[in-house]
Amino acid sequence: PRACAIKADDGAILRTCLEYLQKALQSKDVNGFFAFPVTDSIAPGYSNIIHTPMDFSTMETKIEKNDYRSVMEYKKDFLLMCTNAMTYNRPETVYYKEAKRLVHIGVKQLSKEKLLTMKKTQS
Ligand SMILES: COc1ccc(Br)cc1-c1nc(N)nc2[nH]cnc12
Repeated sequence: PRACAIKADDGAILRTCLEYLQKALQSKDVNGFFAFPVTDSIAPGYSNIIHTPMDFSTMETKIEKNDYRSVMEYKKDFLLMCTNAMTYNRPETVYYKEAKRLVHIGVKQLSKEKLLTMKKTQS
């Protein structure tokens, strides 16, 4: 029988959305503090305090490997990355402040209505 005519979505639509979001959010990390994993040499004792590290490069790999099943899953990793920085670092540090700023940008960018528009334009 003819191949079914329903829209085959091999995850390409979600991946396109996530790549767009990642670019938009990572461009705000001007110092690159969140571009790669925090090491114990950069931040002494980090791995004793932060048990679930996250950074943009790890998220990028997960996007390319189709590890994310939804935008909400991606948003969870993004917020984890920011809250890790706000857990390990004191409020007066640049890392804490940058993380806090990213949270506000991310929450706006990943808001329900924004995602709805993206969903409409993508499908
Ligand atoms: C990859 O991390 C860094 C890279 C370069 C430099 Br300078 C600092 C960090 C960094 N340092 C600390 N204390 N907390 C963080 N949270 C996210 N980034 C960091």
